[in-house]
Amino acid sequence: MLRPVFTRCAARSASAASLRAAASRPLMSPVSWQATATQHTTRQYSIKAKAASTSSHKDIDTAKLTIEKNTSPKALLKPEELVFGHTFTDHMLTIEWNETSGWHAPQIKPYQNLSLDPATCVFHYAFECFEGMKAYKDKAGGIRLFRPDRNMERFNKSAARIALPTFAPTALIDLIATFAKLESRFIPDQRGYSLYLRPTMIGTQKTLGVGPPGSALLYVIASPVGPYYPTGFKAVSLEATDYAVRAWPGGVGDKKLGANYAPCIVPQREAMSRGFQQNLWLFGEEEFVTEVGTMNFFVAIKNKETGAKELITAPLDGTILGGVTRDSVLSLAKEKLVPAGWNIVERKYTIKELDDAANEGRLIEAFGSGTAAIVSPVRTISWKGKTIKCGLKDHEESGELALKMKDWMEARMYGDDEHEWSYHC
Ligand SMILES: Cc1ncc(COP(=O)(O)O)c(C=O)c1O
Repeated sequence: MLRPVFTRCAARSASAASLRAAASRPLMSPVSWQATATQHTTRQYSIKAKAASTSSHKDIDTAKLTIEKNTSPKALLKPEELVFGHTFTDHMLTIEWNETSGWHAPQIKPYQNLSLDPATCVFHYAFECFEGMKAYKDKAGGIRLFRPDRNMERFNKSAARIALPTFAPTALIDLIATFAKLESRFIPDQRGYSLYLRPTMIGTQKTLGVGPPGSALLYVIASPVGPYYPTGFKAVSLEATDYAVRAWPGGVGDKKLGANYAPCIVPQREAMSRGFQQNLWLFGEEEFVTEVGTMNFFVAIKNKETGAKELITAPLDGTILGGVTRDSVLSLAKEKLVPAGWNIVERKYTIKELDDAANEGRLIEAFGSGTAAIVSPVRTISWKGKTIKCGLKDHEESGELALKMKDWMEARMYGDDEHEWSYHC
């Protein structure tokens, strides 16, 4: 019993030591980011590899799950009263971890407050990462998760990057499936409704020294949600943000860390104050298009030289979050659009290219992709005082592609199109 624990601790402290060494290196100069980007990418990979090599010794043991039922179940809201992330189910899943004994027995217990010492490291140094995923009810009343393996993979990468423990993905998927099934009464039967699941991990060490947390808490809460667009798509207008960046090469923009989100609120609020629903993040002097608010971004254009239709999205170069929906859009596009003559392209592209395409009548449509909305059609992008029209006629709320993507995706989420992406709970 003890041996794996010692092995794990040794490997963990190696990883912690390399993080401490990295932290004491001088900051790179702002003008040299291109030259140093590769080094940073390499360093991220080595952090990942070390974290993964420790995970087999501290797996979560699903057989040790205990369930304490809530004796005061909540009254259900009417489906139309559900507001994203405002109400929660009866229970939560929690799993504690510490560096001497690894992952403790998982517990499902009544939804409740956490009690944490004010010195707890999550409050001071942002040791927090999370996931966003959904459980769907199929026609037979069965509960399904959508591509949970992808969320677990991303969760582990986020955790490893901030020196939090990793875990066996299949174990957490099993536990989340049990939890989602227990809460199934909260999911209305109608299409468009689902249970939003929020796996979260925080460092819980109660000391102010900056270092790898010796203890952590993984918990999962759930919020029933309705369709993002209850009365059908509503195309959004974006403002391109050119005075702030969300992420940079060698940074952590590709990890789902809470610390990535708070700094995005002011530019988001600025865009809203000028009448735009979301902001579009640009990067660098070239003004590469990266992502939208909390969604990845796709554009469909006609190639200037060949006239071929292309669905384009920014590549996973470390500066954007690798969305599960983004990956699903790309897979579906390869499966269903390539045979119809489309090219599917992951490449860097600039906002100027979009402006040119719009001016030349080549911009077909644009949409964001993410777990909350699945796809979100875009009407216009405001950039340097210009308005880039994204292919919709005034009376249209969505392009053809966004509509098709939503249908294809939902068919797999709700199990009408039985597919390996759908995980039966
Ligand atoms: C910054 C950011 N980009 C993209 C996405 C879309 O990711 P996913 O499709 O996994 O929901 C999200 C949503 O979580 C996000 O927060």
